[in-house]
Amino acid sequence: MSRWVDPAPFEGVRPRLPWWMLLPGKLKCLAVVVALAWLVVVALGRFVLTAVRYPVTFVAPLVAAWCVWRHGWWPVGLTCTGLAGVLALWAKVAPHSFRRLCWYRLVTEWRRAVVYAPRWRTVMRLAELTKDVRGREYRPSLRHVRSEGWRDRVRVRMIPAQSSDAWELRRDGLAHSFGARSCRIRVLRPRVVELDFMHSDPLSRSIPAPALVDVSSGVDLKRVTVGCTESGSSWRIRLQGNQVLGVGVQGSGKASVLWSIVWHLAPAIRDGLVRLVGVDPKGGMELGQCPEAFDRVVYDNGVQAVELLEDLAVQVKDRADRYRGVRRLWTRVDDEPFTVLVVDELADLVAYQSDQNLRERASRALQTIVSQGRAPGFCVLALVQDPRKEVVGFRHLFGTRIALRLDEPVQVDMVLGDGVRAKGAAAHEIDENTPGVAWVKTDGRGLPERVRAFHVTDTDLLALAAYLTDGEAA
Ligand SMILES: Nc1ncnc2c1ncn2[C@@H]1O[C@H](COP(=O)(O)OP(=O)(O)OP(=O)(O)O)[C@@H](O)[C@H]1O
Repeated sequence: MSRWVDPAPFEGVRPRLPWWMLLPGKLKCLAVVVALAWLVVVALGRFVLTAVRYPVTFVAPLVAAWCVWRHGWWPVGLTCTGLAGVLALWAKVAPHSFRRLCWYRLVTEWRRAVVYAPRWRTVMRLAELTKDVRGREYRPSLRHVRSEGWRDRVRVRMIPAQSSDAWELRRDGLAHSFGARSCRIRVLRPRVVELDFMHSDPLSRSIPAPALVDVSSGVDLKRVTVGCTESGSSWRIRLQGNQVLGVGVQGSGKASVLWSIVWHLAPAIRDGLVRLVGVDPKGGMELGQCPEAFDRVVYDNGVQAVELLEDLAVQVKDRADRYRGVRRLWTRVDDEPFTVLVVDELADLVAYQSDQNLRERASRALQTIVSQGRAPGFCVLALVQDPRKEVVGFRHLFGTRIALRLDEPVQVDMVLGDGVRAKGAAAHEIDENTPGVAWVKTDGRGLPERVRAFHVTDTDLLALAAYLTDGEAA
């Protein structure tokens, strides 16, 4: 039996209707209503978001337009003029609070609207911080922006499976893209990072030493003020229960860190509560500028210096023996002074010393003081130019490490810890014209801080010497 064959089969493409065309009419009407309601909700959400992000530049014109519509031009014009007068007066009388509460708010809105929002998508794509998966683009979202004049803090929500390393690798590119001098990355919480875009350096001007405190009760050994931080607050170092290492090339301002500490301690030194002991292997070029501050000081790296260190190491052990079972930490009520050992060029003692025997003795004594001196009230303030392990093998024993201007990028991680350079702590990029500027890392605290020590001039040192001998602040 022969089968029937279609003589002219249909070869056209069957029209394919979208699925919703097949829905019943009532359901389509309902869908239109729901879609319209959704659009209204989205538009309202956008409106509220814009009002929150741009409270001044978005809400103020709206209110002004409404007032003009209701009451005419005159009242609005008068109110605006009055407001401008009040703001001008505020700026004159209290410029600091005006900048913080009013001006920076305007700058924030301006920079968000003009710099970050319009360029965000393009920069994210070109920097390869977005991901396309099955036709959908995942893009980091721009969150809170806050301008502080010298820097903009931009909060970002990363896309899933992204880490802060991806952002650290693109720091330079991001800075150039948003017209900033540099960029630093900070992880705030899971999936949220903050980018600091720096526009100027608030530490570019030197900071004069403050007036000498005249009472030793004003000296807190846990909070010794050494200078200012980038954000304008005081830079404080803990001396009690801590050891401090300062590293920087020649002329980076190591001496200013040293003298700023001595400056703050002056009343306590005068009253015998703090005792300074110094070793200056450079022949007294540095510590010899104010020998009045020191109880004992040696100006070379020979036998005398080593014996001084060994003597202190013995004192550390002796005090520790006496404190055992009595107290855990040195306190101010003890009749023994808190001792600060200042070593101006550590490498000359423990690395460049030609006599091997002296070198080993110095190294052993110093390590004893650094590792055991915290509880019995001994603090070492060591300054060095070269932070390599061969030079300072025990740098990890210092709780506070200060990186002044350094020569090479690898030295930054040596001083401050692995990975901090990638986050923006660029001590090797500190300007030659800003001695005293440094990055500081204290154990147990988060990221390093950028700071500048006070500029203690030769005249200040003369005043300091007079104060320590005569007992009166000039
Ligand atoms: N905090 C500071 N603010 C402004 N100028 C400073 C500051 N610290 C140092 N200077 C200036 O920088 C120059 C070098 O400073 P300093 O002698 O402290 O450097 P250093 O690192 O101790 O150098 P070296 O290793 O040769 O002893 C000096 O002329 C000093 O006046």
